[in-house]
Amino acid sequence: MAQKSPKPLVAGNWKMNGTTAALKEARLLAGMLEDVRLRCEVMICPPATLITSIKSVVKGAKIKLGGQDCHWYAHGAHTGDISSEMLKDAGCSAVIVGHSERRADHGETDETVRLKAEAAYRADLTAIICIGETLEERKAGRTLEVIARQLKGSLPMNAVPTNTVVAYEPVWAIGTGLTPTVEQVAEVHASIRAKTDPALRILYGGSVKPANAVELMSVANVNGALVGGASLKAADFIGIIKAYT
Ligand SMILES: O=C(CO)COP(=O)(O)O
Repeated sequence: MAQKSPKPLVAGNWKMNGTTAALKEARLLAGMLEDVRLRCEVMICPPATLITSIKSVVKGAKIKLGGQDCHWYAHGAHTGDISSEMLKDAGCSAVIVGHSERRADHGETDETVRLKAEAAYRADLTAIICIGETLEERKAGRTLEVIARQLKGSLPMNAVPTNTVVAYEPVWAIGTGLTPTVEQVAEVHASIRAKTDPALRILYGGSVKPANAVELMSVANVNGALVGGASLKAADFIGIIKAYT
């Protein structure tokens, strides 16, 4: 029997953007979602300072909340860090781990990303695990090798829990307006699918916009999007979500 494909997820990663003024975008999005028949889950991953206020603003709307990072310990002397338990307590159902910006700026390795994913499961959160090659790696023809190495190192060593999402984000496509061709996306997603459970969602991220969402989301084994810049304005984000209506 053919395997049913997992329900898509469109998640907005606000990164380090948004003060209380941005609550109006969450409110607007909640209103817009009332008028669409959704075939995907919708999530906002705001800065931690906004999680609880967005939670109350979108009350009743089908918008999930996610964190952008977590520590692997539950609590302790780790100034500036947030644990998965704290994100859960604030109302999150997921957390992004291993985003390339954190791998580059905070020295995260596959090993620390895996520890963070395990911390997410410990708190009953979905772990959205990011992987992706740099431009140099793509140009050197090493994309699939890099993806395989990151997958092996960043996902849990034994059984991978079903509340795992893999996000393929080519580093060179993030915030640049550049996207891989549909053939390139298909090739990488097929390689990830071959190494993961068919029930796991594999998101594409990197310069997803309303104008390219339908094309990218139609690629085989693409089960949603992780959206940066275009998730900040409800009018843009809904244009991407509507790829699934
Ligand atoms: O990094 C991303 C999402 O995590 C993608 O960012 P952009 O959509 O701004 O390219």
